[in-house]
Parts: sequence; structure tokens; C-alpha cells
Amino acid sequence: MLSRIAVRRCFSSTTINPYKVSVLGACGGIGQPLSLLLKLNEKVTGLNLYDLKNAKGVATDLSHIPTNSTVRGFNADEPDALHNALKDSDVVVIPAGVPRKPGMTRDDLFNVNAGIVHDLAKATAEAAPDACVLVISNPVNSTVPIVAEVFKKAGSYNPKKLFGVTTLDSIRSARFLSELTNTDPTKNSRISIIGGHSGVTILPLLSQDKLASTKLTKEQKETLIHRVQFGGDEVVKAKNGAGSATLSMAQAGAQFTDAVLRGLSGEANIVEPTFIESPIFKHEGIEFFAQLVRLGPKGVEEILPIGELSSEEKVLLDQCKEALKKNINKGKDFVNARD
Ligand SMILES: NC(=O)C1=CN([C@@H]2O[C@H](COP(=O)(O)OP(=O)(O)OC[C@H]3O[C@@H](n4cnc5c(N)ncnc54)[C@H](O)[C@@H]3O)[C@@H](O)[C@H]2O)C=CC1
Ligand SMILES: O=C([O-])CC(=O)C(=O)O
Repeated sequence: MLSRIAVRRCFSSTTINPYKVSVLGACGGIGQPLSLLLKLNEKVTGLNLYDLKNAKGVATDLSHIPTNSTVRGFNADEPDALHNALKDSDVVVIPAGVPRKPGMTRDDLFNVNAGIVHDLAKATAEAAPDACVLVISNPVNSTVPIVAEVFKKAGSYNPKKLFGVTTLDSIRSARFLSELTNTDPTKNSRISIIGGHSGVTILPLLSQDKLASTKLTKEQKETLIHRVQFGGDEVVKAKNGAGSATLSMAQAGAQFTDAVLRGLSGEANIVEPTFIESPIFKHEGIEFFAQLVRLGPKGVEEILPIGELSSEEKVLLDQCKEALKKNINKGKDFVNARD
């Protein structure tokens, strides 16, 4: 039998790498369209879907699409379902958890989602300790530290392979900027967004974007910053109790997963924003921060500098750091009180 490495070498001569991706929470509002987009990704040759129920149904449905991946479904009530879904995964994407309703903050999801993410991380640390873990479940500012603590306790934490998915903030900014400037959103470069993934912790650096800094008035800049910071609320309000962003998030999650896979396969210059363990403000007690990273065969290859901030952005950064520090500590404290 060919080893996994041999199979990978054999595939790479035809430029396709055989990567196995698991989606935990695959049957939800994000999970289903995300799994569809991953089924269409030629780098994914094994796609494992795990959820409390209906994973087999969704997997069978997707399995009829004629792409080169095998889709398998794992319902939580089967013996060893989670372990079997995770085993040999290169990438584990986690959109499991409850979404917001109008009037809630992402932090209001903590009480339910912290436990869900904790348990899924524990299983991942056992069954797929070397996988890249991509956390979508909110509040990302706290769930990523939860995964880190769980992996540390299991003795398999690798900060280069743990990512909070913040891509939605970035794709929103491209769209919203195009609306204000009447430009093609597919052609605009993405605005660098740093910090975290909720409200004031989301900090778009408009001063570093040529279009935004030269074409927008002061009022338009303030409007754009606010809209990117609170874009999630727009969707929550419009869905009126039926959840939060799912389709745009599936697109964002598929895009980020693809970037991670391209990095793993050795493609050069894959640069994406993500919430990762970062040295940048560690001296201030902030262990995680969203910023651009270069992805590579081992996960995060390089954490890129955040660049120069305008005086207004420096004020926003102070607000961002204050909120972020509390969110991160809340996640860490949760694991330390529990395990
Ligand atoms: N990072 C980001 O930018 C974004 C994050 N989100 C977050 O993603 C999460 C999921 O959102 P939706 O898909 O809309 O929610 P949903 O309720 O439609 O789907 C969640 C899925 O998770 C499953 N689930 C719950 N507990 C589980 C467990 N222990 N194991 C496996 N599966 C489990 C549910 O059965 C359900 O199928 C929410 O926390 C939401 O806030 C949403 C949008 C953007
Ligand atoms: O707003 C929410 O609750 C979901 C989310 O993270 C987003 O849409 O950015």
C-alpha cells in the first residue's frame, strides 16, 4: 500500500495534492454551503462531514457531484463518529455552534459555544494533532484561545496551525468600499484589517489602502469603518431571528481553507488575514491578534508587520486592544477552570 506521503508525491506530479478536510458542524447554515464549496475544490480529495445529525444525508447529497473527492458523513450518535471524521485530517474547519439573534453580541454566544468548541478541540487534539485548525465558531476572539489551551493541555499545540477565520471582514470591506467609490469589487485590493472579529476589535486600516485613503471623505471613511466593524449586525437584523451570515461566510471560509491548502502544497506568496497567536502585542498581555500572514507548508510561515497607522487608527487600536484582551482571557480562563 502507498504511504500518504508517497500518494502526495504521486499526485503532486499532476499538481493536485490529496488533502483531507473535515468540517465539524457541517450541516448548519454555514456548514452546508461551505462543504459544497470544498467539494468543488480540486485540492480536497477527502471531505469528512461531522454534525450532531444529518451529516450522512448532506454527505450523500454532495457525493453525487462529479469532482475528485470522496465525501463521508459522520453523525454524532454513531460510535467513534468524531474520531473517525477527524482521523488523518490535514485541515479541520469548525463552524459548529449557535449563531446570534437580534440584540445579541458575539460574546453572548460564549456560554454555549465555548463548551462546543472545547469538546471539538479536545477530540481534534487526540485524533488529528497535526492538522491545521480553522475556527469559525463565534466569539472567534475567545474560541481560538480555547482551542489553543486545549491543545496545550494535550501537549500538541502548534501556533502555526491554529487560525481564527476573519476572512469575512476582509471580503466585506472590498464590497463596501466598491459601493462607496463606484469601483469593481473584484478588482479592488483588500483592505488590511487587524485586531479581532467583533465590533471595535475589527480595525480596517484605510490609511494603508490607496483607493480608500485618496477617494473617501472623512465621513465616508468613518461610515466604512463602522460598516465593516458591524457588518455582521446588518445580516443578523435582516434575518430577523433566523441566524447570521451563512452564505457570505461559507464563501469566506472556503476562500481561507483554499489559501491554507495552497500554502500546505508549497505554493508561494499566499498572504491572508487571520486571527493567530502573534508576538506583536504579547508584551501587553494580548496573545492573539488578526493580521496578515504568509502561509506555507507548515501553516503560518511568516507574520507580516501591521505597518504604519494614522493617528485616528491609533486611537481605534487602543479600543481594539482593550476589548480583545478581555475576550482572549475569557477563553483561556474557561479552559483553565474546566480542565
Ligand atoms: N468567523 C466568522 O466570520 C463567522 C462566524 N459565524 C459563527 O459560526 C457559527 C455557526 O453559524 P451557523 O452555521 O449560522 O449556525 P447553525 O446553527 O446554522 O449551524 C451550526 C451547526 O453546528 C452544529 N453543532 C452544534 N453543536 C455541535 C457539536 N457539538 N458538534 C458538531 N456540530 C455541532 C449544529 O447541529 C448545526 O448544524 C456561529 O457561532 C456563528 O456565530 C457566523 C458567521 C461568520
Ligand atoms: O455577526 C455574526 O454574529 C456572525 C459573524 O461573525 C459575522 O457575520 O461577521
